[in-house]
Amino acid sequence: MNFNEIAALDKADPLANKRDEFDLPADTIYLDGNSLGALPKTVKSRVAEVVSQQWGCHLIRSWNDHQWIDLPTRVGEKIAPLIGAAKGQVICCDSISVNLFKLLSSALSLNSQRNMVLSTEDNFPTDLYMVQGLSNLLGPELCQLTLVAEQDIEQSLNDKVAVLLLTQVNFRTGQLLDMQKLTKLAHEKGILVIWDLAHSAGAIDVELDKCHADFAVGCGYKYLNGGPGSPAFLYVAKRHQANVKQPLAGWMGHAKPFAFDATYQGADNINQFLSGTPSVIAMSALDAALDTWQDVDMAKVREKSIALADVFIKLLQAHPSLIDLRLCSTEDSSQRGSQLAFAHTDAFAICQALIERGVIADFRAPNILRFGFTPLYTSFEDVWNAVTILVDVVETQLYKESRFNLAGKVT
Ligand SMILES: Cc1ncc(COP(=O)(O)O)c(C=O)c1O
Ligand SMILES: Nc1c(O)cccc1C(=O)C[C@H](N)C(=O)O
Repeated sequence: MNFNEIAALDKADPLANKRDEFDLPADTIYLDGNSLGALPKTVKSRVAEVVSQQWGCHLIRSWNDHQWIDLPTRVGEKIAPLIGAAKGQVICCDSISVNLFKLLSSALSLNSQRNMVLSTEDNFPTDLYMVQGLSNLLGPELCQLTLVAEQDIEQSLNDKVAVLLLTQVNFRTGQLLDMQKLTKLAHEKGILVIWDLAHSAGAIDVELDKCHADFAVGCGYKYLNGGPGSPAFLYVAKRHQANVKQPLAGWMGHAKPFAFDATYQGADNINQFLSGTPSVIAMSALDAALDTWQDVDMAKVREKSIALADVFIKLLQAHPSLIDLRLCSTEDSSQRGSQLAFAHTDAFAICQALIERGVIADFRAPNILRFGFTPLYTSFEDVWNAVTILVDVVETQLYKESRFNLAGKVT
């Protein structure tokens, strides 16, 4: 591929103008939006307004005047269309970890004849830790974690499994699991499914309702660009809402929070999954970030995400000097999320050298160099320039300089 072809791809890109809606440093090629999304310009003004006007001037009146009290529902409803969910099923609150606790417990109680939670050994650790914590609390007779390799999920579905807990896009390899097929197979065996959409929401065209998903969680700080520590969201299919009781019963999930009743009575809708007071400033930032998505077609996002990664692979494979970077993600774009993983013995040092040269990627232990592709603000020219710099870092052996070998840094 030559540069003219790259320029033509940018020219034909229907999402190209979205980049202007983000604040990105001029000297940076940001390929880490799969970990922390970039800053939408609208977030800056919204946060300033929330702090100085809503909080500073209107003080406590803002719970009503600026509808702070409805933020979790409003933000949930803005996320819903991005993940294929009809109204009344998504709410914004807490972190993925905390929301998983609520949903794991809910799903186990719906399927109380069984005790096994089946997940994958390469799942993001917090998902597994939440099951382990719940198992310690409830005892193994009520909750027991079983781990299998991703390729063994199907054959491990049996009548002992109560809940299948899967992350749709693997955080290391980018492997995309087939939500439609696995949900169907699980249901045929009487298993409920919880999907972790951390690496899918805003990256691929998720279809929760179409796949008859039961439960899902996801975060606001990656592809949705809500900022560091942005609140997460959860999805509970309408058909389950009347039959579940989540364990972190808090006053915000009460049917009438301001009745201040001593007895808990959960709301009869998705609001029952709230626990405490929403983090208004952070949730307002996510609310503003979601406005960027309002005119975006997820099918176009997916198309561009695939094209960006495919171009990256093609350019990289054209350089014999990069032969030691072994692609660990599948080359089959239909089975991949929006990121690529490469294994290399010096992955950490290469990542550090790239960052010094303005290409922000990340390292995941033990030896993975990860590149994320965020179609709203990444151009094909970015991909071209990133590969050019990568080639230079490897060919000049810049990464071998001792300053790049500082183990233990968060990347
Ligand atoms: C698949 C997955 N689940 C969960 C998390 C983190 O969850 P939390 O919002 O609790 O930090 C991550 C990464 O941040 C992740 O990649
Ligand atoms: N979520 C993170 C955080 O709060 C701080 C630092 C890094 C992260 C992460 O991106 C972890 C992430 N889920 C991953 O895919 O590696």
